[in-house]
Amino acid sequence: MLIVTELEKTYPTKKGGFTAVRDMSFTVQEGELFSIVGPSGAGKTTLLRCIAGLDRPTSGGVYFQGREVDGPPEDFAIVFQDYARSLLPWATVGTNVELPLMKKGNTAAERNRRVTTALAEVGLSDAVDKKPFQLSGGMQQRVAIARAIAYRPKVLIMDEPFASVDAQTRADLEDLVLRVKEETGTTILFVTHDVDESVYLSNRVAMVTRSPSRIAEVVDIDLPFPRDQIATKSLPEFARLRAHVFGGIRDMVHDTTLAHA
Ligand SMILES: Nc1ncnc2c1ncn2[C@@H]1O[C@H](COP(=O)(O)OP(=O)(O)OP(=O)(O)O)[C@@H](O)[C@H]1O
Repeated sequence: MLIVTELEKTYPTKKGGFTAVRDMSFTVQEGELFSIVGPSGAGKTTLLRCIAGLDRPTSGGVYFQGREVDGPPEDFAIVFQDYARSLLPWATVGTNVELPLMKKGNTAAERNRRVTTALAEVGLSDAVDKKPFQLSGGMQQRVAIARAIAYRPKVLIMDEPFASVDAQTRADLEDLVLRVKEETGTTILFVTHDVDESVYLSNRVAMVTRSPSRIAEVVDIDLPFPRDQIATKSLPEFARLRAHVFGGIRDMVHDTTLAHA
């Protein structure tokens, strides 16, 4: 579905360039939730921007359904961590969710139905006529998530999407992501700092090293579906996987040879 091959991204700097991502290769299967976890500044956002066609890799490539990604594909939707910049400030919540659907050629009735359903899914039915500035940060992020869900992309890319919401909302939104994946077969690429979240949501978790980042290990998460916030997290296998991923990240943070290898 999505293939990343030997991707490298070097930003130009006065000192001759800074390599944020080096030799990154992995494949995301159709319908899976693939997480990327790694230390802060590891280059995860850089990687996602290249995958989403928002930035060009310095070398290597990204292929979606066999074609090289050289601009933002119509079948992708992205939820960034930075919700403040992702919504149109002059448009109502309803219009923010509806606008991408217009480009897809959906009828007004279909658009209306999708907007209503998506806002209900994120618990924001009452906010449809509000402007983003009238909402809290967490609520704005839920609007961005509703917009992505309503669009029904083939690939949903999420960069730390729940960093700014409270714990209960976060758990509810994690379960919403799992439900969307289950019901629509959407392929999801998910970046997070949160090890528990990555294990709870994923089919596979990729651990990335510090910049210049590369994949240290990809872990299969063979926990049964449907997942449940309490039952799944009580399983001994959950604890084992969590400890394994957590240990891997901790070692990377403390291993300076890895960071500069
Ligand atoms: N435009 C740029 N020019 C130069 N360096 C950059 C640029 N963008 C990012 N970097 C550097 O690349 C590295 C990776 O940044 P990136 O934002 O991709 O990391 P990240 O893993 O997403 O971080 P975090 O988890 O803290 O959000 C950082 O050291 C950052 O300073």
